Amino acid sequence: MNKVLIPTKLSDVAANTLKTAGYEVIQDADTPLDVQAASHPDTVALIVRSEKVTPEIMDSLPSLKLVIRAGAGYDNIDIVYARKKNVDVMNTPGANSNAVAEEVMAMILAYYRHLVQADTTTRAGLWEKKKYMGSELTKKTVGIIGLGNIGRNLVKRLQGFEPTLLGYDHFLARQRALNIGVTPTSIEDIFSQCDIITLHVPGGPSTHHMVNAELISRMKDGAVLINCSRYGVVDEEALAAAKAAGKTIGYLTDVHPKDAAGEKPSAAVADLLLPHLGANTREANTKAAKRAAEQMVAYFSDGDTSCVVNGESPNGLNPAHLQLAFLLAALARKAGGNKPIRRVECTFYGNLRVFRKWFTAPILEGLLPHAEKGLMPPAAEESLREHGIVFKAREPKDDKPYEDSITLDVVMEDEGEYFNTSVRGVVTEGIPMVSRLNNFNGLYADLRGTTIFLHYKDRPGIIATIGSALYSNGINIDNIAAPADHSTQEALAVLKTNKPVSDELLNKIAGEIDAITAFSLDV
Ligand SMILES: NC(=O)c1ccc[n+]([C@@H]2O[C@H](COP(=O)([O-])OP(=O)(O)OC[C@H]3O[C@@H](n4cnc5c(N)ncnc54)[C@H](O)[C@@H]3O)[C@@H](O)[C@H]2O)c1
Ligand SMILES: O=C(O)[C@H](O)COP(=O)(O)O
Repeated sequence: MNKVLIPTKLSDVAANTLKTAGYEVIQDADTPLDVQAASHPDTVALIVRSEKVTPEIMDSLPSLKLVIRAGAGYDNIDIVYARKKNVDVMNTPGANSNAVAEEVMAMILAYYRHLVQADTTTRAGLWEKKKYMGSELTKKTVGIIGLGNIGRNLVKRLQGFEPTLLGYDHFLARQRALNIGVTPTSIEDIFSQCDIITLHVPGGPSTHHMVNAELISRMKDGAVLINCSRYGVVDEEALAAAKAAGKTIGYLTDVHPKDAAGEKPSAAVADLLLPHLGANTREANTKAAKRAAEQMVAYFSDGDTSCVVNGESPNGLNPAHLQLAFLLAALARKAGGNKPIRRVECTFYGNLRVFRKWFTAPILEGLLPHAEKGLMPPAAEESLREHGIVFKAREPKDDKPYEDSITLDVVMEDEGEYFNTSVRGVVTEGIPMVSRLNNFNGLYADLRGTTIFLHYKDRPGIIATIGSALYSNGINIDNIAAPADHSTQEALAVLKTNKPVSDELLNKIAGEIDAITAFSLDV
């Protein structure tokens, strides 16, 4: 029988669901996880909240297959080590987003109306009505950093207060943000313009001190910063220095280096300090518990890995094909002129067909260089959707018996007009090769490194002109292909160079040969 440890305070619904499904469950929120792990080395799965799941814990559980974080942020789990040990890690996306959104509302209103202090002084017999003159949330400008499950939930909760909503999220398409009533804005402008700024990004190295001295210096006097994301996202020393220098800004925080009793580093700088209460509602706890148990059953009974956050590609899929998908997408983006992408259709031929969902992440990364890296297939699909891109994997046609290869058609929009860029590629001798760009067949170009593309009216002497311009600038040509399209009398020169070619030089060459288009790709 599969043994599951739940070393945390979590609704009974998780244990009950799992027991009904035939699992042995040990739930103990009082004994430290390492002690429980030592007593139950045959554990196959863990459900945790903020408890740290370290390499040592994983090493002490040789049968461990799955760790589920009943919640959103999984920075308490060493996901890289878990992958090395072949342990899958999941979270329960969105299960506690309403709880956190409501907590933010409570924090804003409590701070604006001095509720915490007023309760204390009124109980003490004081009457400090004049002192507790408040502010109204209605019609304020609110900036939301991170428009994921919590950020978007918060948008809905705030809307009754008729706010101006500004948002910043690396991975959310402009139109999607506008559709939910948020104006996409740079993080700098959010800090300069907002009355309230609230953080809803994950913790970890990519967001460490994301709110730094420069951003803090932009805040208006009287503005308030809310941190319900993770300790470390705000440079609290910089915040303390700004406050000490006379800046009147509020700081409300729910997050700490450790979820434990004791002194809190934020105490001196925070105007409201909570003990990580964001997800602490009965409703969120029940929802996260139920999701965790259901995800676990689906994982062990049906192999459902859709919520895995540390996955890697399956056996039998050559990583060079993943790299090919990335390169084709990057090429299509550059060849199409970097315009807003509306639709992507791909065909995966030969044996690649069965692995088609694994290509979504490298295609996303090639199309959108700022997109989150290494996403699992469902998250990559969601990210494409969020960027307003329709993504479709077509069935290969029987009359095209290609070997393992990929075709990508990317539709971009420019001032209401739509343009298609079509690319195809294969892996030859382990190297990803682009075989076609639009009508130009037979390229077989290795695009790793720097490659320049010049499309021109075909006539003698062009390659010599390009070669001589590169030579004059000390650039060597490592490889060259120049297929012609006889139907249009046009040709495409594709030159791999030993170093990057500046835009200035490329434009000069394009001018000399009267090119139709010219671009470079550095990957
Ligand atoms: N205080 C609490 O009790 C509590 C509860 C739940 C979650 N959290 C924290 O909140 C975080 C967000 O939760 P969620 O459910 O909304 O997660 P989510 O994954 O749905 O959303 C996170 C969003 O942040 C964006 N993002 C990531 N890095 C970014 C960056 N560098 N710049 C701009 N945007 C970036 C992502 O694109 C995504 O839209 C969690 O990771 C967790 O750390 C805290
Ligand atoms: O990331 C999360 O889900 C929150 O930080 C909640 O943490 P908790 O489950 O320990 O309350």
